[in-house]
Amino acid sequence: TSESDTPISRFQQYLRINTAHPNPNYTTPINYLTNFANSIPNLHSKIIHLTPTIPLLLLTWPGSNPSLPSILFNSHLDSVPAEPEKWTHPPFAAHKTSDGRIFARGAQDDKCIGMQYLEAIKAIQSSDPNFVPLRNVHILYVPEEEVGGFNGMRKFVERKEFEELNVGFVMDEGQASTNDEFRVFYADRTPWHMVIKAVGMPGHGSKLVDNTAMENLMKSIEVITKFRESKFVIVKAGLAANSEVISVNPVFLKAGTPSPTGFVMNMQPSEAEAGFDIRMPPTADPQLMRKIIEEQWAPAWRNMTYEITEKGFLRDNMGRPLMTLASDTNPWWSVFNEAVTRAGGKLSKPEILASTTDARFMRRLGIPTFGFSPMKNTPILLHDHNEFLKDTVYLEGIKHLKTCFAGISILEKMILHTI
Ligand code: MET
Ligand SMILES: [Zn+2]
Ligand SMILES: [Zn+2]
Repeated sequence: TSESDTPISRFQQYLRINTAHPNPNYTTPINYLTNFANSIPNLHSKIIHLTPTIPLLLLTWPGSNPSLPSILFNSHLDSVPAEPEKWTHPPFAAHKTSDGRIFARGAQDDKCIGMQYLEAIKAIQSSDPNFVPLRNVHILYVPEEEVGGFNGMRKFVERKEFEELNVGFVMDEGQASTNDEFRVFYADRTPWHMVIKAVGMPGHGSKLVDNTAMENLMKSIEVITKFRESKFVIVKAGLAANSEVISVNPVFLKAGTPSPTGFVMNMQPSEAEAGFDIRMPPTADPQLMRKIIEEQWAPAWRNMTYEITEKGFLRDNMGRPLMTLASDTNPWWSVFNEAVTRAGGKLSKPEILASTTDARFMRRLGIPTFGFSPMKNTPILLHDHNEFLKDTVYLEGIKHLKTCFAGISILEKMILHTI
C-alpha cells in the first residue's frame, strides 16, 4: 500500500468531496465509493435514481444463504453546510493536524461510517479470503438525509428494490462518545419544523400601540422560551437526557422592511415570523403538542398563525412508539451486543438519539435498527464548526467494526438461525 492509498488517505479523499447542502454533489462520491468497492472482492454495486438527478448507491456482499433476511449498513452522502471563515481549517480540505485530528464537514456525520463499513469488509476478506457472511450484507449510501430524506430514504423504502432486499436488521449512524464506551441508539427523536407568523398594527416607529406584529410574535417567543426552559431545567438537573425531553429551539427570525442600508428604522412592520426546530422523543404525545401550539404558542386571538411540517412519525405502522428493543427479547440486540463485547468494546446504556436519522424510515416498517458510529473519546461536533475525527479513533473504529461484523456473522449462525 502506497502512502497515498491508506485507510486515512481514502477517508480524507471522501471528505474532500463537497456534498454539503444546498447543492450537494452526489455523482462524485458515488463514483469514488464505487471505485473503492470494485477494489474489494465480492462487492457488487448498483446505482438507483430516486429522481432523475438524485441517485443512491447500493453495494451488496452476497451471503452463503441469501434466502435469509439481510443486514443493511446505512450512511448518508450529504452534509449540512459549513461557514468556512469560522473554521480553523477549511471544511472540505480534510486537513490532518500533527496530533492526527482530521478536520472536515462530515468527519463525524457521517462519512466516517460510510468508509469504515468498506474498510472493515476489506480487512475481513484480506485476513480470511474464504470468509463469506451468512446473510446478504448491503451497504447503502443515501442522499438527502440532512433535508429530511424526502428524495432519499423516505422514497427508497417505498420502492420495489428496497422490498427485494428483504432487510432483517439495520445499522445506521450514531453519535460520538466523549468517554471510553461506545454509544448505541435504539430510537430517534421526531422533528417538526414550526413556523409561527404574526400580523399586527402597522405604524410610525415612534408610536406606542397595542397588537403590533412584533409584539405578538415576541409574546409567543416568551411563552415558547418558558416551555423550553421547563424542559431544560429537567436536563440540567440530571433527571433526563436532552434526547428524552421535547426540545424547541428558534432557528430563524424574519421581520422588518428592508432598505438599501439595512432596515427601515421608523416603521413598525405589519408581519413577523419565526421558525423553530422541535424534537419529540418517541413517547411524546403529538396531539398534546399540537394543542399547546394552537392554544399557547400561536393563538389565533393574538393574530398568530402557524405551520407545522412533520419530518417523521412518532408511531410505527402498528401504532407503537418508533423504537427498537434493546434487550435480549430482541435477538438482533443480543447478537450486536455480544459482537461488540467480543470485539473488546464496551457499550454504554442504549439511548434515544437527540437528533434524527434515516433509521426512522426503517423502524416505521418494523425493521430493528440501531444507530452506531464507533467514535469514542471524541467531542460531539456534528453540525458544529471545526468538526473533526482523530485518525487513531477512526482506525480503531474500523478494527472494531471488522471484529464486530465478523462476530455478527458467526453469532447469528448460533443465535439467529431460526429467524
Ligand atoms: N439529520 C438531520 C437532523 O437531525 C435531519 C433530520 S430530518 C429534518 O437534523
Ligand atoms: Zn446531520
Ligand atoms: Zn447524519
